[in-house]
Amino acid sequence: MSRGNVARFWEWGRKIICVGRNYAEHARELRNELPTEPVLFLKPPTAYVKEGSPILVPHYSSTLHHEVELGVVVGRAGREIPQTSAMEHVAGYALCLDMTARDVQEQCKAKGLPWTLAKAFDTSCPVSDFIPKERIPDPAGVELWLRVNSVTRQRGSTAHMIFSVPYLISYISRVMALEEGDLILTGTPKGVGAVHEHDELQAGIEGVISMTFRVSKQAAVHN
Ligand SMILES: O=C(O)/C=C/C(=O)CC(=O)C(=O)O
Ligand SMILES: [Mg+2]
Repeated sequence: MSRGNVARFWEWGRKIICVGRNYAEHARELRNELPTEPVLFLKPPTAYVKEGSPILVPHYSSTLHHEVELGVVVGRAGREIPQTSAMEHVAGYALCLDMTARDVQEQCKAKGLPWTLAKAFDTSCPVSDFIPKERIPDPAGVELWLRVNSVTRQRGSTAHMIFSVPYLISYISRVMALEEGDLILTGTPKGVGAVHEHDELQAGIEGVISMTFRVSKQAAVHN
């Protein structure tokens, strides 16, 4: 069966590969050391949510944080991709949120456990429409912003990424094969913080795209 156009990448069921601690000021605000190589984790495709549907606070978390990020949509599969040809594998971009159950993440970190519960729950990856590659000539020259209830919380330039988009594509493709329709979240600038039920989140890439989401609570889960 044809998967259709990669511009609807969120319908493809492909990997969401996330990079953490890729901005020095964000690493510092969470009292983390600067990474010497990219910190990677995954979200499942069930994490996707589009405008018009709510972001859900997981029933097991009381501190859901926003993280605005530039997403890179993979347009050509590859393994062991050199940095010099990495951009040939990019179809385009998306504005993304890496919603994070921060309280659960802190517990996982304290116990030395993976971050799956904190990062991979349903609706943990709100995404914008696809942004064709030509609309962002330089992924290191993008201004990201996020407002909660009209108050600016995050504003930062991708110029401050520790590891560039070509470096990340090359690095990730030496760990796992990249496939058409995969999405790479490139990390968040400083200013992450909590959101609550009924809050309105607006996020944007300056001059390119913006999106709006509401926050709801996940229904209680009974055994
Ligand atoms: O190590 C921590 O305390 C938190 C790390 C993150 O949540 C990493 C990211 O997702 C990010 O920097 O964007
Ligand atoms: Mg993140």
